[in-house]
Amino acid sequence: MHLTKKLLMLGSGELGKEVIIEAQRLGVETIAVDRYADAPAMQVAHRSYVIDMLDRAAVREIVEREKPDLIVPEIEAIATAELVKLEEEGFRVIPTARAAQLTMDREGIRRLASEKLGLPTADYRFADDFESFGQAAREMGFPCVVKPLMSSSGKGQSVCKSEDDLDRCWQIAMEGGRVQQTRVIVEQFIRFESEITLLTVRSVSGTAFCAPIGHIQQDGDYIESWQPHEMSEAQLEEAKRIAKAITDELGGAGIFGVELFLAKDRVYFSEVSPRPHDTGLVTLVSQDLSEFALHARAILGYPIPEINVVSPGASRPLKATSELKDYRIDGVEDALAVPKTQVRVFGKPVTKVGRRMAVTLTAAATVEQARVLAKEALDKLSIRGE
Ligand SMILES: Nc1ncnc2c1ncn2[C@@H]1O[C@H](COP(=O)(O)OP(=O)(O)OP(=O)(O)O)[C@@H](O)[C@H]1O
Ligand SMILES: NCC(=O)N[C@@H]1O[C@H](COP(=O)([O-])[O-])[C@@H](O)[C@H]1O
Ligand SMILES: [Mg+2]
Repeated sequence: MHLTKKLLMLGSGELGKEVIIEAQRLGVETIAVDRYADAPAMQVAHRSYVIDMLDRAAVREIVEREKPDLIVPEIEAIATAELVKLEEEGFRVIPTARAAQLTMDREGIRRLASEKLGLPTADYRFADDFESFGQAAREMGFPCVVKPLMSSSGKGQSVCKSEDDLDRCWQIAMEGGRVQQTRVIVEQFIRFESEITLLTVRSVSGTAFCAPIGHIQQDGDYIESWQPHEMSEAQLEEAKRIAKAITDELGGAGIFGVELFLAKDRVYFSEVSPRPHDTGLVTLVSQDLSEFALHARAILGYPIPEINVVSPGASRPLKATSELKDYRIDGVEDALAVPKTQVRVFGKPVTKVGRRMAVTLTAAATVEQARVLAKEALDKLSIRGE
């Protein structure tokens, strides 16, 4: 069979793995790239490469060798300046090289959302050294949230509770960033009632929104998500307005995870991923087209006539609590004995503290039921060193 298009994915985690499966289902040749071998998406792609994705020359070399039709970023930490050049030379970057570049660093996307588009966000300051960090924190007031400019899944993030906490938070930020840099963002702490991801897809069929996904985060990383999240019509309209504004500005085709905080009288924009979102793993069981199927369709230029929630659903990630070079996941059989529930094991080669290794997915009659069953299944799973 002659495969129609060639897709090069930069980043090969659990989210990319599902996109590659969906692209292959549509007859696409797939190449997975990441900073380590045997990454989840590499296990299903046609070919793979291990490179330092922050190294411009390394990214260019792979692109020139493979000449893909689509370059699909799967994580933030990529040499996006090189993607900008490659795009200028005629390569297609998803959704656009500018979107990848702006969302890779918190300053780019925050200034765009707040200062250019006027979207409501938490108040914020940037700081380059410990002294200006202290100043910024005092201006934001305590508690405030500190994050490295380039990080994800909560790495390097902390809530700074008081003046005495400044040292600790600065250290966490310096150690947790993806790249060596000292600049941080200090945000006002928002006392939201709930938070959601509004998956927004831009395709030849226009812009479409998935039903809102509610989630709970711990230490900046998600520990539970569900769909649909109950919210007022007015809140949903405001959420869509914000999601439309930011995704229109970023442009291109594909799915975006727009993260929003819901307070009593206000919806705040937090950040946006120009790619599938971890909390959206629930759509593997709750929608007819998962966020991964939607991404694949959108970037390949195929229509998305409609998106349906087929059942309320919930997801629970299994996170490692220690570092293991060789490990196994026990309890899959017991987890699968829980009704209406599925398990996805990602197949990451090693564990690290806090690393997401698998997920339970439940589709049930109500969100409440789905959340209970997904938790029940998660409790059956455990990670054991070999
Ligand atoms: N200003 C804030 N006020 C209150 N809570 C916050 C604030 N900023 C972040 N949080 C909490 O921390 C979580 C993670 O923050 P954020 O999304 O910025 O981190 P991240 O590292 O980009 O995570 P991911 O890559 O998983 O999206 C949020 O979902 C929210 O629960
Ligand atoms: N919040 C972003 C997110 O969930 N990204 C997902 O996690 C992978 C990295 O996991 P790792 O750090 O365990 O290698 C990424 O490749 C992506 O699939
Ligand atoms: Mg986030």
